[in-house]
Amino acid sequence: MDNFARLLKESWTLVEEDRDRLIGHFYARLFLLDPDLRKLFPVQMAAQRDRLVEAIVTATQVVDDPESFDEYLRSLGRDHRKYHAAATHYETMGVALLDALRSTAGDGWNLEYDQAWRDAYAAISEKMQAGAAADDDPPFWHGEVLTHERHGPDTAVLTVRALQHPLRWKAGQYVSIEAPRHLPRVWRTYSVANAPNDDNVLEFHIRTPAGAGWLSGALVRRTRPGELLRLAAPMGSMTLDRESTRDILCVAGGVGLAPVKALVEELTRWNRTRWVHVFYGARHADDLYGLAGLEELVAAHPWLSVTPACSDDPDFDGEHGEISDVVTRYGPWTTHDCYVSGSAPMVRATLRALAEDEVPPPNIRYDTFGNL
Ligand SMILES: NC(=O)C1=CN([C@@H]2O[C@H](COP(=O)(O)OP(=O)(O)OC[C@H]3O[C@@H](n4cnc5c(N)ncnc54)[C@H](O)[C@@H]3O)[C@@H](O)[C@H]2O)C=CC1
Repeated sequence: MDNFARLLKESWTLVEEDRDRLIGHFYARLFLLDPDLRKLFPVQMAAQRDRLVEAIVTATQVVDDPESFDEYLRSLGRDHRKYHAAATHYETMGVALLDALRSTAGDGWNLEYDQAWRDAYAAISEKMQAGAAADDDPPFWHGEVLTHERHGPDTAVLTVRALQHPLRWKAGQYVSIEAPRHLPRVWRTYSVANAPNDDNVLEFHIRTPAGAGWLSGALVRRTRPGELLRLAAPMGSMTLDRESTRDILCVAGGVGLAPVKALVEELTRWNRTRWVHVFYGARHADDLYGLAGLEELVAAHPWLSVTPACSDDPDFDGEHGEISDVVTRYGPWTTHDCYVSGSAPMVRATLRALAEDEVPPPNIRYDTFGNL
């Protein structure tokens, strides 16, 4: 690790345990420096607070990897056009961030750390602004909900038509969504569950246990066909490598099926030679809402196979156990391109299993929206 990355990671440990104070200080300073910025954030700041910390943790994690850092930040800049973020906003945020870091870290902070964060922030905001400036798309799309299907109390599958302008995404990517009618200015990321198409129609799989996830709750329980949502620029690197000739392993936990379904749909358009195996895990058989759709694809494509598994359902007629353990039982996966999608603990466990199989890291793709 070079010195710059070391300084960022080392200094982050001084504030990591004190995130609430860091975030509180950041927003207090930000709105004092520019009271107009308050209008860009949701009325209920509780829904917003940890977004900043997630973004910072992600940026410090990828700083060692210039290529993904670059693309991640450019797409984040495109995505931030939905907030109408201007150059002066980036500057003000930088001042507030440095101030919050200094005061939260206290005596452990030093000039070297200060300079490393200034440089990192300058690089981050320059790349984000370059990404935004190079984007010809609208800052966000209005999208009309076409269909809304409930699967049990906590899960919904929605289709949304992006209006006014083509929305180009790659299979495996995600977009952020706002439901202005229910929660203005609260945006959350969701993977697109279908392959790109000329109809501008995007499918989303959303799950929220009762009481959790404000926007997901509104999208599952209150959204109806005909309602207007907003969608922002596609992001994410969990996309297919068309040059590769390796067979493909996909591991999906719960609604983590969404990007995997998009990847498989995309493969149906051109794949003839690569074997594709999907492991699809849920807690109970009733939660396997996407299994029937996958089985239809299996029937039509000889290169595709699917193994469903349940972790908490002794009566399930199939594989039992955490999906990462099931994947291990069928391995090794050393020569495959691997795609992993699900909750952060599920992704972590699956990455460990693949590391034990000595799958080369460049052959593994996953997006956890900064939550690993
Ligand atoms: N691109 C992505 O990575 C996407 C991720 N997601 C995330 O996927 C998650 C899905 O949640 P739910 O539908 O509630 O599914 P869930 O959390 O009920 O997942 C059940 C499946 O995950 C596995 N799992 C859970 N914890 C595990 C652990 N510690 N180790 C190994 N396996 C584990 C179980 O074995 C089971 O197969 C959400 O957190 C959502 O944010 C959703 C869409 C896309």
